[in-house]
Amino acid sequence: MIALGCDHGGYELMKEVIKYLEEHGLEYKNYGTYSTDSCDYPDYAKKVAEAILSGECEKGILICGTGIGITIAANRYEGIRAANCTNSFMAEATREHNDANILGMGARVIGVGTALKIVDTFLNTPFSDDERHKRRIAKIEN
Ligand SMILES: O=C[C@H](O)[C@H](O)[C@H](O)COP(=O)(O)O
Repeated sequence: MIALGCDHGGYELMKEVIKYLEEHGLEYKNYGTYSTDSCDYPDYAKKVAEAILSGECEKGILICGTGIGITIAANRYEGIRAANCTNSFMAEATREHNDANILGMGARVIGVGTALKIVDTFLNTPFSDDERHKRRIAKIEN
């Protein structure tokens, strides 16, 4: 189950992400926002972070204008590793090395095609499980 959250800046791109998830038969829970009316990205970062930490969802996708604010906000929650990605290499590396559980993207930074490639990579790349990465993540968590 994938938790989705965005602010007004990310709303249009999130609609494309939802289309992608539905076309690929992937389950999601959409925590909003549900329009382009101005809102505050920390509210949606909180909902998605809590959905993951409660075990309700396994991964999350957060979108705002830059991907920065909503990722900063999500990373304030212990156990969340949110990564703002602008290309597929970053998405692959953050899954393999950081075991990121939230993908952040900026709708004012990347186009739809790039965003969907990033989503695809993020969702399909496993954590490498290598000892060095586990050790580093443990240091973050501690
Ligand atoms: O990091 C913050 C995000 O990019 C927000 O989407 C952005 O700050 C919203 O800006 P505005 O309220 O001017 O649309």
